[in-house]
Amino acid sequence: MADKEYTYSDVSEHASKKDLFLVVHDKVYNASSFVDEHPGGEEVLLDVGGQDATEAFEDVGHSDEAREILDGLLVGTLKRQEGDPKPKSYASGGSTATTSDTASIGVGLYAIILIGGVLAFGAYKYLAAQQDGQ
Ligand code: HEM
Repeated sequence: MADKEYTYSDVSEHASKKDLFLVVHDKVYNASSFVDEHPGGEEVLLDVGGQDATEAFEDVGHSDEAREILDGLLVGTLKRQEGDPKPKSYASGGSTATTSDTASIGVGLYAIILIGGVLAFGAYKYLAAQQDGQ
């Protein structure tokens, strides 16, 4: 039934190929029948089986057709409980995109700059030491 409520732990019990639930925007979908037909491959669906796939699904930028297929797989809604993993990549209740994607790119960028800086400093020290030795 499409109006059944599942807790996160209910959903996490359906994580095999033949019995594959996933959560997108707090709705619970049974993707078992679709795994073999997914144009993006079965691997990615199995990866998010029994979990919140919102981020993975939205990151790909699925078409309206994909969303219609998703609608057809609906089995219920997610009943959130305290201690559940937070929904990913969208503001709860909000419709606009969050900045979390840009934020994570920013953090990655800082890490690269930092590592680059450390390497450059190391190289500089090394060269300076070599010059001293001559
Ligand atoms: C039950 C949920 C899902 C449905 C119904 C679905 C449906 C589809 C459909 C119909 C397409 C064809 C392109 C389009 O119409 O947008 C597609 C492509 C794709 N999907 Fe999904 N998808 C689901 C979940 C996911 C998840 C969780 C991922 C994880 C990363 C994913 C990754 C992809 C990728 C990478 C493609 C592009 C394949 C290509 O262009 O070669 N999908 N999906």
